[in-house]
Amino acid sequence: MTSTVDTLTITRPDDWHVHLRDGVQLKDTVRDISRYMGRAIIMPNLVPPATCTQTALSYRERIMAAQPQGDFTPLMVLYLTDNTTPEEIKKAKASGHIVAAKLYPAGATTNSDSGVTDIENIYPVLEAMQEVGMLLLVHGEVTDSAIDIFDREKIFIETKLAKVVAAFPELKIVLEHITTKDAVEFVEKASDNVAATITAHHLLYNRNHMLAGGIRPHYYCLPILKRNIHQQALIAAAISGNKKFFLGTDSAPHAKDKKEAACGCAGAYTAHAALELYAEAFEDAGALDKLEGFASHFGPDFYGLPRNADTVTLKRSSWTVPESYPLGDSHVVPIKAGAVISWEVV
Ligand SMILES: NC(=O)N[C@@H](CC(=O)O)C(=O)O
Ligand SMILES: [Zn+2]
Ligand SMILES: [Zn+2]
Repeated sequence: MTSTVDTLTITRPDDWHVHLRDGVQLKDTVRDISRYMGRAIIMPNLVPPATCTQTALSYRERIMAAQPQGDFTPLMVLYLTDNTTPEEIKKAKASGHIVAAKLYPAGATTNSDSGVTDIENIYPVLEAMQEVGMLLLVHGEVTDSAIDIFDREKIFIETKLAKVVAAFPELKIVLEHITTKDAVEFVEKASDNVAATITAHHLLYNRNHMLAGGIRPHYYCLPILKRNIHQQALIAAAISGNKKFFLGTDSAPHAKDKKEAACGCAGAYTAHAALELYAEAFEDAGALDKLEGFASHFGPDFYGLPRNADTVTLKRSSWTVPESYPLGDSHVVPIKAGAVISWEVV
């Protein structure tokens, strides 16, 4: 007989990678993320992107105004371009609300057209970040159209990231939403200044879920779901208790018609049930006891922030995920739409 746990109380979690979008969508995304997450790292890939201190701070004000309760803390991120200056980094850091800057290789993902064309262009900026203690967050994929989409993360690590890590040993770097065994191994071997976030959907799914028996656009995100051996490596990393791996949902809503299209957008929505989805993944791996470190301790520890002081409780309880949720003037189809989830945050 195996004993099953029916309630689990953990330190309040944070989400170290989320997309809240802007405008009419903000009330919906902020309501979902602030239900039980204490803080979240807010991705800056808006249209136009949040490339300077002023735009990041006014975005923060809109998020603060959109939250129903007022106890959620958005941690802001500057979007790096070829034109970002070291002065802007210092200004952002001094604002007290911007904790990191995000490297999107130009063209790698949703709204990354203004991203960095060659990382060496921004070495003076990385130098300034290392100096003032601002974290570098990385979308780790090469953009060369000749490189197979399933290899883009691995090749980015080998040809780009390894050089940055070597050139800036004191810079804290988070390789975001990792999807491969190669990324897990790179992060494990790197210094303590290198960490990674892992999404719930990359723990729960592999490319068969997206492509076998019909193409399912709501599983399409970047970096793309990989084969099963990579999913297994991500699960092993997440439940290992290694403090370099922590929670980042990469919840990234797109309206239903933008996903169910001839050329559908990349991004999966998980903020409706973020912790519940991770709980399912950890339970499937027989490691519910490892959820708290991953969801609530290792992220703030890496960012040099205090852990949340209060707790949340997950209860075993089956509920059916709605087919869609409102998203501004449209709708988003969430992960597990119409399916049953067996945990609920009370
Ligand atoms: N993950 C995604 O597939 N999409 C994200 C961008 C990103 O995080 O790469 C989005 O903003 O939609
Ligand atoms: Zn990304
Ligand atoms: Zn993202």
